[in-house]
Amino acid sequence: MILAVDIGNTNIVLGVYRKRELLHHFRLSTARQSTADEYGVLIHNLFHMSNISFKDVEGVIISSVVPPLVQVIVEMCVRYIGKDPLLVGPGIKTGLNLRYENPREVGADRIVNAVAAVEQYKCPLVVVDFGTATTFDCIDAGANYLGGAIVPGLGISTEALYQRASKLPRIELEKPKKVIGRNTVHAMQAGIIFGYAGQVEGIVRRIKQEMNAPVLKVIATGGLATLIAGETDCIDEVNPMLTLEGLRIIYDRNQ
Ligand SMILES: Nc1ncnc2c1ncn2[C@@H]1O[C@H](COP(=O)(O)OP(=O)(O)O)[C@@H](O)[C@H]1O
Ligand SMILES: CC(C)(COP(=O)(O)O)[C@@H](O)C(=O)NCCC(=O)O
Ligand SMILES: [K+]
Repeated sequence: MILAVDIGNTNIVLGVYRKRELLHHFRLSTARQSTADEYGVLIHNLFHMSNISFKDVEGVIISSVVPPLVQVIVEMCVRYIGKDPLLVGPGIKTGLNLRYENPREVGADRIVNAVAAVEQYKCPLVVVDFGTATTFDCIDAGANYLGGAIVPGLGISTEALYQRASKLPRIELEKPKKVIGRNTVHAMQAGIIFGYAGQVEGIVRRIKQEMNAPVLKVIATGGLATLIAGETDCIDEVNPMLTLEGLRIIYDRNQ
C-alpha cells in the first residue's frame, strides 16, 4: 500500500492506495500548531478503524502548500510509519513541462492536479480547485502547464463579509432559492454562490480566448466543487479525488 498526503491550507487529505485502487481516504484539519506525535495518533487511529496497519505502507508521498507542516508530517512518517516520504517539489519527476516563470513558485497541489488531469482527460484542459483559495490551472494541447489564476476561496470570501461588515453575520455556504434575497442571509448567499459561479464562467471564457482553445475540458475538484458546478455549465466534470490520484501517479513515476 502507499499513503498519499495532500497538505492544504484548510485540510490535510490522506489516501491509501493498493496499486491503482483508492482503498480509504481521510480528511483532517490543517492545524499549524499540531505536532508529529499528534498527527501520528490521529492517523494511527484512522488506520486502526479501517482495519489497516502502518506496517503495510510501502511508501509515502506528500504534497504541501503549508511549509511549516511539512517537517511535522515528514517526522510523523519517519517515526510512526518508518518510511522516508517523497516530497513533491524540485527534483521530482512529474512528467509535466512547467511554463511558470519560476517553476518552484507553483503550489505543489496545482502541479499534482495537473498531472492527474493530463493522465485522465484529453488536453487542452483547465483544472479548477475550490480550496481555501480557488486555483485555475491551464494545460495546453501539448500537455504543457501554462499557469493560471488564483482567486479568494468561497470560505475566505464569505468570512471577509462577516469580519469586515458589522451587520453581516457568519452564514452557511448554501444555495438560496432566488438571486433576489429578501433577508440578509439570503442576500449574502445569493451574492456569494451566484457571484462565484459567474466568476468561474468569466475566467474560463477568458482562458479559452487566451489559449485559443474553443474546446477545452474543465475539471473541478476541491471541497466546494460540487456546490459551484451545480450553478454553471462551464464545468464539465467534478473529480473529488483528483489530487490524491495525481499523488499516486507521481509516486509511481518516481520508483
Ligand atoms: N467533502 C466536503 N464537502 C463539503 N465541504 C468540504 C468537503 N471537503 C472540504 N470541504 C470544505 O471545502 C473548503 C476547502 O477545503 P479543501 O478543498 O480541503 O481546501 P484546501 O485544499 O485549501 O485545504 C473548506 O471550507 C472545507 O471545509
Ligand atoms: C494557491 C494556493 C494557496 C492554493 O492552496 P489551497 O487552497 O489548496 O490550500 C497554493 O497552491 C499556493 O500556495 N500556491 C503558491 C503560489 C502559486 O501557485 O503560484
Ligand atoms: K487543494
